[in-house]
Amino acid sequence: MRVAVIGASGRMGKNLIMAISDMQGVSLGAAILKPGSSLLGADAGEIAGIGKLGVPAVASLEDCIDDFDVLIDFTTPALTLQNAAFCAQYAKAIVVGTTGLNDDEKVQLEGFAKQSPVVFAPNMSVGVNLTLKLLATAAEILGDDYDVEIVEAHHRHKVDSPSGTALRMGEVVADALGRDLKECAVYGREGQIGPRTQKEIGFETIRAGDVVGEHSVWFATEGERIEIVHKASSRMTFAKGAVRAASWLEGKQAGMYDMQDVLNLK
Ligand SMILES: NC(=O)C1=CN([C@@H]2O[C@H](COP(=O)(O)OP(=O)(O)OC[C@H]3O[C@@H](n4cnc5c(N)ncnc54)[C@H](OP(=O)(O)O)[C@@H]3O)[C@@H](O)[C@H]2O)C=CC1
Ligand SMILES: O=C(O)C1=N[C@H](C(=O)O)C[C@H](O)C1
Repeated sequence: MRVAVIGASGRMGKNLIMAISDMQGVSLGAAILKPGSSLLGADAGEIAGIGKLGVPAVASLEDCIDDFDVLIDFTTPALTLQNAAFCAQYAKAIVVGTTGLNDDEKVQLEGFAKQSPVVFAPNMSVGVNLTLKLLATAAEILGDDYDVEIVEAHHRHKVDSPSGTALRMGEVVADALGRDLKECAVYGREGQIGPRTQKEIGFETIRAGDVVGEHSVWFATEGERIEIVHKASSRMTFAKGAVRAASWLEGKQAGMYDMQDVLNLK
């Protein structure tokens, strides 16, 4: 399976190149950078700091259309949609890790998935996808007597909030409790807010330093609190999951998939 990485010089892009070079059954077919990047033409392996791989970085998907079977995209919502459109048009699979897509952008992505296979997940780590299962079970057992709060922390460079992982965690808990997250979510609190309502799900965001990605879900009631916590210590955990998803897509029919499909957790 030949894999292309777009945003190849990014925090995730470099880890993806490393993960591809470490994994059996996949090879780096192409590395794509922003047009005008000073790194255009540089060897992708050297961009990632792992030595030459013989894959020069190019400025567009068109420049490498015959060099890959699946694209891995950890970039921005607008670019991701352009890339998904390209993959739909040219029968390429795509793994989307990008977060911060709004509802309309997610609908557009689902439209492209009608033409080519897409894995879309806000967190590609095995640990978070296991945590999602734990959260559903905890919510089903604990029910409405436990107040739910979700705290997430990331590095100072992250541009979207709350994290896609936190939102997914909120969706899983809300679904398990028979709630609509759009109705019960509370994003940040300040001023004379009054007592919390029983069914609200609160989100708190921390942006500081070099935190890779930490999520804590509180289930709190009179007398006790259960916290389910996931802490990532390296972006390699996300990269390995993404490359596993890329390999999993080989031979798949068009459609929208997530990491629960890739990890057989459904
Ligand atoms: N699903 C998951 O498991 C994870 C998801 N993410 C998500 O992935 C996304 C990226 O995160 P991160 O890697 O930290 O961000 P970075 O900003 O480090 O990487 C994004 C990359 O995209 C590049 N880029 C932007 N525009 C273009 C373009 N037009 N053509 C080619 N490349 C372009 C940027 O280039 P330049 O630097 O030149 O601007 C940059 O290298 C975020 O949405 C984040 O939330 C992150 C980790 C895990
Ligand atoms: O931006 C990041 O770094 C991360 N973003 C993802 C998210 O928004 O959930 C996944 C991970 O937590 C790292």
